[in-house]
Amino acid sequence: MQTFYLSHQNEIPAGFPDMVLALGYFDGVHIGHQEVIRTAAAIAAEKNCALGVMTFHPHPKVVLSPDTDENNMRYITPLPHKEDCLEREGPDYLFVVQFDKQFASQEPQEFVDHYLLPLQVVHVTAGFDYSYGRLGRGTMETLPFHSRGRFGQTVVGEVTQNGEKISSTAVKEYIRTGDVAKACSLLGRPYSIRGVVEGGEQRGRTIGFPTANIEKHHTYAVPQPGVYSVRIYVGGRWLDGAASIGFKPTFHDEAPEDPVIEVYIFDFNEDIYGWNVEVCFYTFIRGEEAFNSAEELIEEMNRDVEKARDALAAYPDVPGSS
Ligand SMILES: Cc1cc2nc3c(=O)[nH]c(=O)nc-3n(C[C@H](O)[C@H](O)[C@H](O)COP(=O)(O)O)c2cc1C
Ligand SMILES: Nc1ncnc2c1ncn2[C@@H]1O[C@H](COP(=O)(O)OP(=O)(O)O)[C@@H](O)[C@H]1O
Repeated sequence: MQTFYLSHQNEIPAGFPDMVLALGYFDGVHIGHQEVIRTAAAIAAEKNCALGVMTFHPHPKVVLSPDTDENNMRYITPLPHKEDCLEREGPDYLFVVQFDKQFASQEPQEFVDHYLLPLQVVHVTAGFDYSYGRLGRGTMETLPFHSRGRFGQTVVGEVTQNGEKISSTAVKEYIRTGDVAKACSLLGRPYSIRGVVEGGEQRGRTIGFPTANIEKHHTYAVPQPGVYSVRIYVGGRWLDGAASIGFKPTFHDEAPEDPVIEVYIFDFNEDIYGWNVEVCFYTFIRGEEAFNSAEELIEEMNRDVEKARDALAAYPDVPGSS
């Protein structure tokens, strides 16, 4: 896959082969997004064309909503993670379009003329609710008008699971409420957070549960405080563990601004400070509690580990490599 970062300031590259293009924001690259890309892939194979995916960054909210900026925006897949998930769908080309004020204010016709036609697009696929151009005025209904017969289109209808619409909003809501198992079924893979292991309060080792703390500077949506069964990708392998997300009320009276994400890795004893890891969340085990003593916490942690081991046994497949 070749990736191109496009913006209004830069000339759109030329010289592409005929291309079928899947269009969308694709936060999470969930099952519905996968359907949009797979539909494009099938058409590309039929027409013997290249397969492209076009996505946008940052999220329009960052540009259009006064209360949101890139620091407090939360993604299911921040851009580098989204790029990797999209790559797994096997496109030849990925176009990441800079979503800024200028991009947001262009007329729908300009988007088609400036971003789609120069890329040799012969067909596009998008979800039924995809919109483009100023105030989202361009829709899949208006696209045939703006494309003026220069390319065809396939609209992918609502993808549902047990009657429920699969959407990035739904996935985010499941993450927010800690229902990571449900998020997993809509994503088609476990929800995961990547980051660097950083130092914590160095208490873990003293209570028999060292925990790898994931750096806090990220834009991932964080599951609600509690204990989760997880797999963590460390140094080329996936290892089972139990994660705690929260403020450690057993040891702190005041909650800091951001919760800590930490993972106790089973049957493991290595120094991994500074390592890049990915944590996949499988099931919610319990909410975070303030215990009366470290001993009570330790007893509960032992039960958590048993529960996490049992829960992970139901997921024998390790995730695709990080
Ligand atoms: C499986 C697990 C469950 C935990 N549950 C709680 C909890 O309910 N309440 C709490 O205050 N801390 C909880 N913690 C966090 C511990 O307090 C924390 O790991 C310990 O204080 C070590 O922190 P450190 O890594 O910063 O040294 C949990 C940690 C793990 C690994
Ligand atoms: N089983 C394990 N699970 C997680 N981290 C471990 C484990 N064994 C050793 N470590 C190492 O110990 C560190 C955590 O120890 P801990 O006492 O909790 O310190 P800190 O508070 O700095 O995280 C991890 O970052 C990792 O480098």
